[in-house]
Amino acid sequence: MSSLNSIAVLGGGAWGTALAQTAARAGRNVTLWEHDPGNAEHLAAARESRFLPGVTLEPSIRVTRDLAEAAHADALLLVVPAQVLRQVATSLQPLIAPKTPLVACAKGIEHGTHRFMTEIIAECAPAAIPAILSGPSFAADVARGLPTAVTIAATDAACAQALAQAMNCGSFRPYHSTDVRGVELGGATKNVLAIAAGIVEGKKLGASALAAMTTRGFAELVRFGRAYGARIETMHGLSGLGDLVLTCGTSQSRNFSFGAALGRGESIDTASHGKLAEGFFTAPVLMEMAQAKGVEMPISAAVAAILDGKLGVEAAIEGLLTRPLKAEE
Ligand SMILES: NC(=O)C1=CN([C@@H]2O[C@H](COP(=O)(O)OP(=O)(O)OC[C@H]3O[C@@H](n4cnc5c(N)ncnc54)[C@H](OP(=O)(O)O)[C@@H]3O)[C@@H](O)[C@H]2O)C=CC1
Ligand SMILES: O=C(CO)COP(=O)(O)O
Repeated sequence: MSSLNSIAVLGGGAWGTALAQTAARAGRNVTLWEHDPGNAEHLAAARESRFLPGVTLEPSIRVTRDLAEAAHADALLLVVPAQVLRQVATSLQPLIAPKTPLVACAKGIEHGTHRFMTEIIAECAPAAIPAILSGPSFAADVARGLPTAVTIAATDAACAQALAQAMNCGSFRPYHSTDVRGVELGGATKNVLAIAAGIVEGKKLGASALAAMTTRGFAELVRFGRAYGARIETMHGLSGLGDLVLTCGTSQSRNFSFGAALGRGESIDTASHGKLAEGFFTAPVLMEMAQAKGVEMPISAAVAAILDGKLGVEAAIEGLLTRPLKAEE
């Protein structure tokens, strides 16, 4: 694949803004598309996203509300919440040139359809090349140019390499992969486990409990990944273990802080504090998919049951601790 000189980022939220900064620093010609008129105006005038206060947009980034303008780029990053990715991919379909890489940057699985992010792209924009970018990367860190490594996967190895090259700036190091399923599945699953880790923190269960939860959570991620075709090395990599360790260890993660608020006794309705916690949306669909293939995921199941209002936090903890003893695997 020839070099990708221009990049369009669709979504002016925290992650979209950080990735636009990265692409601009990598020397790409960057367009940042934001759908909301007020937010787009603010981005263009103040050169700052309301989702990432204090970060000034690189001067070369062009802000637009015109999807057709953004669609001319050599590659497009879709940086909107997982449950609206279909809507954006569908709108793009008539506007892009054939074989344009469309890179999903959301971490989730679609409700109702059980579709992973690149499956949605393949369905809505069949002429595009679907790809996924995921890994341990807080938008605030990336936007400030702190060192970060992620994985970019596409079935076409040359495309994954070209995307990694295009997004590589001094501080942002993308690895490339052809294990699309492994990369997208790791990012989606770890958000549910980060909520569990947050609950452990909020309930003040201690550092030992947090380590046990993270490790047994990883065992669930691997079991789920095996059932859905992920490669083991991918699950041990940045988008699996790497992102799990990051988001299970700090309240900088919105999923973790959502869980911590639940652990402190806040209600499900207020615990996110208005921020996007993708694990909330992924938990029920993850459980449906685990059940469909007979995958045992007790921690994820407990999170899903808490979020569904079927189980209290104390009862969930009690349930996990009193499960029959078993061999470690
Ligand atoms: N923040 C982070 O550190 C990271 C986030 N991610 C993932 O990136 C994805 C986006 O997260 P993030 O940017 O943080 O979320 P934010 O809440 O910061 O931003 C979401 C963006 O999507 C826009 N949006 C919402 N609905 C639509 C729609 N229907 N059409 C078009 N745009 C829409 C929002 O606009 P508006 O509010 O105006 O509607 C906003 O610009 C998530 O899946 C997340 O898991 C991945 C890695 C790191
Ligand atoms: O995915 C992320 C970092 O890799 C961001 O995590 P949160 O969405 O939990 O903030």
